[in-house]
Amino acid sequence: MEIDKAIRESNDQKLKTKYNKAVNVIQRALALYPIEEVAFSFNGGKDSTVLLHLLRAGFFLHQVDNGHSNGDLSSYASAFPIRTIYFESPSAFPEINSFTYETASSYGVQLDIIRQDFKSGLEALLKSKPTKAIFLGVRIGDPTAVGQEQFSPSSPGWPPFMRVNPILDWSYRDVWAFLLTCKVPYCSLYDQGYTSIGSVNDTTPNALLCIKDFGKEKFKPAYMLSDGRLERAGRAKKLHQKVKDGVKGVESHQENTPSASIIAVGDEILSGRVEDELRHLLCRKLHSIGWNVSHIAVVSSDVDSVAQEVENQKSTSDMVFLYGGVGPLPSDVSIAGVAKALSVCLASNEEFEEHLRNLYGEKWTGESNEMAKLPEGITELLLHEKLPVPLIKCGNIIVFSATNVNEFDQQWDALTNSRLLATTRSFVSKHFTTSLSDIDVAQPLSKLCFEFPNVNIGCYRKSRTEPLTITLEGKDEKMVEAAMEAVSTRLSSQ
Ligand SMILES: Cc1cc2nc3c(=O)[nH]c(=O)nc-3n(C[C@H](O)[C@H](O)[C@H](O)COP(=O)(O)O)c2cc1C
Ligand SMILES: Nc1ncnc2c1ncn2[C@@H]1O[C@H](COP(=O)(O)OP(=O)(O)OP(=O)(O)O)[C@@H](O)[C@H]1O
Ligand SMILES: [Mg+2]
Repeated sequence: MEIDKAIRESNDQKLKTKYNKAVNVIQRALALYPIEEVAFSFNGGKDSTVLLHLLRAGFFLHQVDNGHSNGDLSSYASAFPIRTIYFESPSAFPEINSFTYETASSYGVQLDIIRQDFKSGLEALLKSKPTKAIFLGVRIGDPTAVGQEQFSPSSPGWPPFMRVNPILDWSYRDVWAFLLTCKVPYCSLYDQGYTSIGSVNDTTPNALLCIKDFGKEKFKPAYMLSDGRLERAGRAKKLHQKVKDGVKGVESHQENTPSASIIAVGDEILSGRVEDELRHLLCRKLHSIGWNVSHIAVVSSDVDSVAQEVENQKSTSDMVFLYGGVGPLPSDVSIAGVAKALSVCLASNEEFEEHLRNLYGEKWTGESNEMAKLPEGITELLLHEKLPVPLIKCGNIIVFSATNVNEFDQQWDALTNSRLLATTRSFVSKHFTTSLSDIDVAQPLSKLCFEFPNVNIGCYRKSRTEPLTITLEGKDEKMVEAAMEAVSTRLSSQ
């Protein structure tokens, strides 16, 4: 069997160990469940491609173990014996669809195409064909892997079946080592810089693989991504889609304007002992790249306060920026708060530990240090040559460790270089001063707000005796100019 042979002949001990363990899980599943009641969930992605070949090898070895001679298996070479389901969606990449179909035909895979969402599709499947166990290419680090083991019953509220995850403990490196060692075909998108593939609405090539070739942007193949923890960096939801889907309930006055929430953590800020300079700076920086800050909060240094605020904001903003409460002190609870909000454990992160060791030298107290613990399975480290310690990103939460303006500037530069923040059209701002009273301007301005919904019209004055400044801001320059013209005409007639 060519897969088994390729692995046995390879010198990659780590891969061999992972392979043996995965095949063992497959053999256990095949011993536990009748093969007619087992299914494989295949979607043309790299992880499920690995699993397809592991299942081929696992089935072969299972047959050999059960006393079938190699001769009996000749027909198996052209027919894959496990029922295979593919949830086809209109938003799948065409390359994924064609790879899935081509692979099915090359390896004799009987594809059951399901054109429903996962839950309803599985409900229908279980009704039509008894299915006790489903093989999935889920790996630790996938958001959906949290809390799963190699054999995990489906979640409460889902139809009942056993999820079998033979490659749960495989790293990104293991996946590529396997595909390249076995020389099996994989979807062409992975050679174009895609490192993890969702739908056309939420997946772009991974910016960390981008290279400039004579000024033109190109992407290296997925197997060249050195830090596997960043494999999902190309899977931010595309902003315009998010606004259309209404996935996030963000009331932004601009279309295509990403929204940000800022959370500062610190009892010193709440007591007024320390001035929060970073908030002002962060607002300015976000505004300068066309983002809308929709919420700012200061919370006290306790895990539950941080967790509650992060939980509230992570689903209402495109990105949550958090600072304060990061470090080794008892009051440094921000990372634990983020983990709690995301329902994951804190676990030692070797790479982060290495950076801390370099930073603290002899003062570093070793592996048990709580500071090296980060939210498990969902943390991405954003490295930058100017940063002694990488920035931490967990889902749509970015944690700054800066304690002053200079450190913050550096961390911001690293973040913008990482290209994780969408830069959209910048705001066009105009202002207008008037000595009219607030009562005079109130009604005309309210009307103008309705007439120009895409222009944010605001007012402020430095003191009650100084003129009123009216601000107009938007992304459509012509619209802002028209609003400005309308303001000046309406107010001059007052
Ligand atoms: C065969 C199959 C079984 C699944 N079972 C569960 C489940 O038991 N519980 C659950 O929350 N999600 C389940 N899901 C949904 C996945 O966890 C996840 O949402 C889906 O694979 C999309 O992942 P992505 O966002 O990384 O593309 C299942 C999906 C598939 C294809
Ligand atoms: N549309 C789908 N149809 C069938 N199975 C799916 C589908 N989407 C996800 N799965 C199952 O969930 C597993 C995990 O999905 P995930 O997107 O993390 O991995 P992948 O698609 O194999 O690779 P990649 O991480 O590169 O996208 C897949 O390996 C597959 O078993
Ligand atoms: Mg995928």
